Amino acid sequence: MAGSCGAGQAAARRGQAAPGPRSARDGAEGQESQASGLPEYVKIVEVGPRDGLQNEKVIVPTDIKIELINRLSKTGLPAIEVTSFVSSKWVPQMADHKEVMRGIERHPGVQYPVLTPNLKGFHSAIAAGATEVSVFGAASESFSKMNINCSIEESIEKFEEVAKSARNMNIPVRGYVSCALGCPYEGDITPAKVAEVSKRLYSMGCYEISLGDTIGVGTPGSMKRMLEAVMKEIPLSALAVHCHDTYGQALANILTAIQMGVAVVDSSVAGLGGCPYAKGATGNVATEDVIYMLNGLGINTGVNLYTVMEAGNFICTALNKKTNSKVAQASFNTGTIK
Ligand SMILES: CC(C)(COP(=O)([O-])OP(=O)([O-])OC[C@H]1O[C@@H](n2cnc3c(N)ncnc32)[C@H](O)[C@@H]1OP(=O)([O-])[O-])[C@@H](O)C(=O)NCCC(=O)NCCSC(=O)C[C@@](C)(O)CC(=O)[O-]
Repeated sequence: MAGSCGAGQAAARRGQAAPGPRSARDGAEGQESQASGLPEYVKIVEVGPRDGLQNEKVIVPTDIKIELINRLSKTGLPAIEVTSFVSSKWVPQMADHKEVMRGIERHPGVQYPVLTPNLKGFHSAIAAGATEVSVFGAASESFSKMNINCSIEESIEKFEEVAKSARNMNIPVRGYVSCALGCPYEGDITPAKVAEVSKRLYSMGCYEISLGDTIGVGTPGSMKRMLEAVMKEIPLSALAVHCHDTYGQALANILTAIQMGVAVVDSSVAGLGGCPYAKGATGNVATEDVIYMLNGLGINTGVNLYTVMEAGNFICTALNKKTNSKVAQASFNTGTIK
């Protein structure tokens, strides 16, 4: 198994500031988390503006997307995935990527990654001002073909081109592996296949591998088996989990990953989202629910839960839909979180 590294070291590797000061309440819980072997700090990567809004039936107006990202930037979130530079014929919801990139206010210390499947997307993203990109592969051949119209092997070639150009420009690249716990077309995916694709992305220079339970079918058991296989190939400090909540297992799966030492979690404000090429998949785990759980474990995220709930309320009002966050539903009903 690859050696683990503490959250502080992981944060330093990613060029972030050390986790900030805590309130008295957080401090006491922090001691508890240290004692229990959990990470002291978990980095939350907010994917709502991309993974969330790409799956909305209506095209969300650009100014609403920009306002959502600007609100999220003020919450303490360290990374917000903003948009994707993919074909507007394939994903029309992300066609305004350039306008979104140009319209947002960037806060110091916040990363604003964007998805780029190939060199064309990479060059467009850089021209629009992107300073970090993500390539997105899959551990399933069928999903790869449906999602990005090429085999896993062909996708790796395209990602290598992106990684090479990015390296020359000093642009960090994150790598996704979709279908890490199951595929909408092939069913079960072996942990060995997930480990193999993850290793190839890591070897080409991706600084972090986000393991996606694209259709939310995983359980703590399958998460553990998959992570055990991937951790043999990749340092724990370079792993993230990306859980959809279709079967209501996302928080349990994330807790399992954190207990195994993973210290980066992707989530989506108000639990927005899904994947256009994974029919029936619901949104990502809600950012609000992840923060609430981590706060309860005494794990620092540096994120203000209430302001994330306000951002969630903003986008749900704009979309005229109910939040998927259980925490937001409960606290707005009872007024418990301020
Ligand atoms: C990957 C492509 C672009 C290949 O698309 P393709 O059709 O195979 O590409 P092509 O090279 O044959 O080109 C066809 C056309 O697309 C254009 N094209 C080519 N590349 C680009 C680009 N980058 N941006 C804009 N346009 C592009 C290209 O210029 C050409 O335009 P035309 O001559 O027909 O007018 C296409 O399949 C695509 O856009 N797929 C959508 C992928 C996507 O966004 N999926 C959802 C995100 S993944 C996800 O949600 C999972 C994740 C990450 O969240 C993790 C998880 O939950 O598991």
